[in-house]
Amino acid sequence: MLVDTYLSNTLLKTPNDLPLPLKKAYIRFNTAIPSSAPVERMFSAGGQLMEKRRGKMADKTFEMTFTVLNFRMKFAVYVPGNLEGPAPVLYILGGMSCSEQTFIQKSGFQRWAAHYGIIVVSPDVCPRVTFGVEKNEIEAKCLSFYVNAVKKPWNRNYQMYSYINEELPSIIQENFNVNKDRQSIMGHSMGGHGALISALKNPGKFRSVSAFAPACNPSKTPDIQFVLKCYFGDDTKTMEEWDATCLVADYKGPELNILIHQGNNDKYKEQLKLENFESACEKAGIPISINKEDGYDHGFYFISSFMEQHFHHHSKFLFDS
Ligand SMILES: N[C@@H](CCC(=O)N[C@@H](CS)C(=O)NCC(=O)O)C(=O)O
Repeated sequence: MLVDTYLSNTLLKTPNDLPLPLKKAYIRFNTAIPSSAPVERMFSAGGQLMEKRRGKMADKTFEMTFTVLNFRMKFAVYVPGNLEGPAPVLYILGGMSCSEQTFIQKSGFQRWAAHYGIIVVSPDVCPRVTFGVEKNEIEAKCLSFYVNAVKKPWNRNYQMYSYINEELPSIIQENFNVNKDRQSIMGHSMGGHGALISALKNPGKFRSVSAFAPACNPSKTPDIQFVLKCYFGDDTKTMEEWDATCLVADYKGPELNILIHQGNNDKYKEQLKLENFESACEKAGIPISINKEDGYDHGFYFISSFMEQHFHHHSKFLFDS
């Protein structure tokens, strides 16, 4: 199936340079996203100024109905200019109260994606369904946690795990010039959890995984348990099948190549439970690079400060032969 609606592009003035199926779906263009300005000079991972020019960049936003979600979803795709042949792809998953635009607008990843030649896909963080439950926190904060819900009413649309790992990649592979054997995943907070469970539940599917301040152990986090109870009922065993720290013990597969950064001033530190994930990995003999950074909080200044390291990490595995 081809993408059916093309929403916006930061640099295009007309839809004429779109492939035909996307041209038909063109709605409007948007020039208001400052982080997407063309970069003509950039710094290499080692800090050296590079003169190499990758051409113009563009973030494009699409919208279409996804079968597994029974819902119309937006997702943004960033394609660096001057790519030679099919490019590796990095999926980036946002946190609570975010959207497909948050990473695109706030993280500054474009510079590094252009530098390395990586296509980036930034999906929305949950289906924007309203069940009409007043003050429902899941809907209000988009608390999908990137799992597949089994309980009603959530199970009809909240199938984010299948969306991220199956249906969205197949749409990306059909519509963009990506190398499907070279994909990695990254996430922030709730999205960090999504990235970790996606890698842990799909051995070998992602060449590397990285996270900024990931939620690591939601089934043991009182503030998150209420969400999991909505999705899975009171069944602890099912909850644990969707919990990154619990999944570590049974992981069998190739190296996961995990990189994590967390700010020491993160106000959600207690809920993120990085230490539980760290000790589970140690117990299971899974190598992991964890970096706790003084003076950083949970926000996008923290993320943009370490984005270079994350792209450097992914590029090592995405371009490995
Ligand atoms: N007050 C908001 C804060 C949510 C929040 O901090 N979200 C993080 C992800 S967990 C984020 O990145 N928000 C977007 C931003 O900071 O620009 C809420 O509780 O919903």
